[in-house]
Amino acid sequence: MAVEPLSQQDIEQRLQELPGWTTDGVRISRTYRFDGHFQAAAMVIHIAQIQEELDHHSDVTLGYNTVSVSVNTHSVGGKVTGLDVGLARRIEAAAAGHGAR
Ligand SMILES: C[C@H](O)[C@H](O)[C@H]1CNC2=NC(N)=NC(=O)C2=N1
Repeated sequence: MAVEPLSQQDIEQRLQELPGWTTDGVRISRTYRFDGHFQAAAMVIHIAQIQEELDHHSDVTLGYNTVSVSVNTHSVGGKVTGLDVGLARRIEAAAAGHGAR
């Protein structure tokens, strides 16, 4: 089935189940905070592993004790699709195990 952009209403509805994730209408984003730099870096590696598995890739920024994730779907011209929400769900599930807050 073709990947279709989600409406703003659809995005907001799906983000209700992803606390901390926000949208500007063309991407979904979240910043996680960790106990230190190494914990944050380990999370980046875990995100990379998930992204390769899903073949869907976010922009990830590593700070001192933060990891910021932002994603949309390039193949539909940079809009939010179910692929982005699916990736966010997987990242959320992984983040808990890294002590993210
Ligand atoms: C060929 C490969 O499947 C595509 O380039 C994938 C890779 N990762 C991707 N990631 C994102 N965010 N959007 C895409 O459209 C996309 N396409």
